[in-house]
Amino acid sequence: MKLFSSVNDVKDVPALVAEALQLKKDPFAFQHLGKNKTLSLVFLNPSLRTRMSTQKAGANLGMNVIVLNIDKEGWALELRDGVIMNGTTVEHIREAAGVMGEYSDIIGVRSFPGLKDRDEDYSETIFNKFVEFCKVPVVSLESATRHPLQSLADLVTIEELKTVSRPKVVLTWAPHIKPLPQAVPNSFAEWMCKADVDFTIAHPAGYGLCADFTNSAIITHNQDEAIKDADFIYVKNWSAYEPYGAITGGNEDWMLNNDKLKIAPKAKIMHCLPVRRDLELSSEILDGPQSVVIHEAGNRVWAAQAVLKQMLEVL
Ligand SMILES: NCCC[C@H](NC(=O)CCC(=O)O)C(=O)O
Ligand SMILES: NC(=O)OP(=O)(O)O
Repeated sequence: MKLFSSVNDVKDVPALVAEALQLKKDPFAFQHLGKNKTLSLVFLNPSLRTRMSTQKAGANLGMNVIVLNIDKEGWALELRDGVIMNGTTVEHIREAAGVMGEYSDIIGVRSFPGLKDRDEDYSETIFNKFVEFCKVPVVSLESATRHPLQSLADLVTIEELKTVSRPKVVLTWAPHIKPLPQAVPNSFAEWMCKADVDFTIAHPAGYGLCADFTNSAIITHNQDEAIKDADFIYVKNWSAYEPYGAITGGNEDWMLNNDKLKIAPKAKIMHCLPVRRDLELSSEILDGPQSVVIHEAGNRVWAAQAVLKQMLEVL
């Protein structure tokens, strides 16, 4: 694999999931692959899980890992072409990414959307510029429209914890106080549409995701109907796709609690984290027996390691 930006970059999804689960059993079996190879993780936005799990995945494969929080520690980056740089930006992405490529065998990039200009976000301008200018294999650490390492870890978690061969998986919108990206739900939907699951998305009116990511999903505005007898419930807030980045109040009753879960007694509750307690998801669920959010975050290591291994194999 030379690029990991979406599920479409994966030749064989079940094989990648199986590889992640195998690495979980034997984490250090491929240390020779990463010997004398450098992984650079570049963050334009905050991170806990992606940073630590991908760093650990690289180390498990014997790689040297460099982390650069470029938003805080780097020179202010210019992303636009054709501008005279007489303002606050100091270094153009063309030089910055090109230089990082000189120091790295694989680069990971995190770049959130601005949530102002939909065309710009959905054309993945920043992520694609890194890919173009660094000239080495690139892994998305969450871009404007997708979070594929998260979705792979989610699929690994479902595969590991399912008790029926084709589980019912529900993505449900949750309340929040500020506009959040669509990257996590887009990506989760895109991966679930390719998996052997029965997949439903529930959200209030006005929060429909871009249809490119949700093609075979059942979509409803009725949360109760959606979660009934679910095997997995994936909780996530996102802002509107149309009008882009908008949020509307009045949907606070979409937060799951134990009372709502009475109709889904077997459901395992997932969330990519970070989660705002008692705003997006109730503490009683997070602290209760149905939550698998910590286990899910643990699987981020094996997802990242499976992807890095496939990249190292073709370096
Ligand atoms: N990487 C996981 C999710 C990142 C981001 N969440 C956030 O920005 C949460 C911010 C807050 O709760 O203030 C998102 O939803 O895409
Ligand atoms: N889920 C996730 O990507 O977490 P971080 O933003 O902390 O990396």
